[in-house]
Amino acid sequence: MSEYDFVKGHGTENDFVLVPDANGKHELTAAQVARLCDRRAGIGADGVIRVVRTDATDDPAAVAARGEARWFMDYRNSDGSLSEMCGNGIRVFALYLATHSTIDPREPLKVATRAGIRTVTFAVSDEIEGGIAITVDMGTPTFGPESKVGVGERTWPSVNVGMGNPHAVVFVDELEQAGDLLTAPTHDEQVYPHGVNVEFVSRVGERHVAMRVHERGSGETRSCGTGACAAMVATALVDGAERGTPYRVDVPGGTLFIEWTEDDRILMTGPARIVAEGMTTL
Ligand SMILES: N[C@@H](CCC[C@H](N)C(=O)O)C(=O)O
Repeated sequence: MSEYDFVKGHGTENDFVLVPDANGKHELTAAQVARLCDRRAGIGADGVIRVVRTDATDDPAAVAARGEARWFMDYRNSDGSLSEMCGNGIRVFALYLATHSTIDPREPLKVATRAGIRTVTFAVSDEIEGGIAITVDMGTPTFGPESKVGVGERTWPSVNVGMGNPHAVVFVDELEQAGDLLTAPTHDEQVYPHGVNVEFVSRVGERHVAMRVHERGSGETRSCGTGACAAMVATALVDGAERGTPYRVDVPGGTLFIEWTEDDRILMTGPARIVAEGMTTL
């Protein structure tokens, strides 16, 4: 296999291998993604993101976005499966472009994803680890039927929130109640025919929750951006919060700040870091 470049980064410790592929020369197989994500035999990551121009790939989401978005986030979970969207990954993707391409970080960046186009903005901030606040317009949440998820003998009712990808949000008194999350929580296949990301959410204070997540295709991770947005939406509904009320979501890998706007959009703000760059033949 020939050598190609990679970049390693994370957003609140949800970590990714980025494969820069502006010209669409590196279509990745599921097996190759799994090798890259392997934490012992590979580079190690929760997912792989191919950074490709929308006019250099025939993925239907990229094709549909041509003319509006120059770049496509081709996201794969660590088991090689595709996902529509990745909230932490898109911040790392945007940081990579801001530091390695000619995009102007003073301008909003439109990124094509399988969930549609998402807009990313950058700001200097003391409140965000690393000093750069990256805000993503995550679009409008969608809702589905409530159902149960289970871990071992326990089951809980869950709130069904779509953030471009599927989420089941469970409220618990203590995050430990979710157990070791070594295997995927059970879910209703009728409600989530393509699998689901499961968030366990507990209250920390007013407009402040903590969350653990089991990600579809990746297992328990230290953060999930779309999951934090789903958790915020479910909590804001329970609270009867007014639109525009800012929430803080703590995850094992850091903190995300999330707001549900008057015009029904979710804005997520958090950090991104690039930690390594190199070549691989994996
Ligand atoms: N970690 C991501 C979500 C990645 C995709 C997810 N596992 C799925 O299959 O939908 C995030 O930060 O949103």
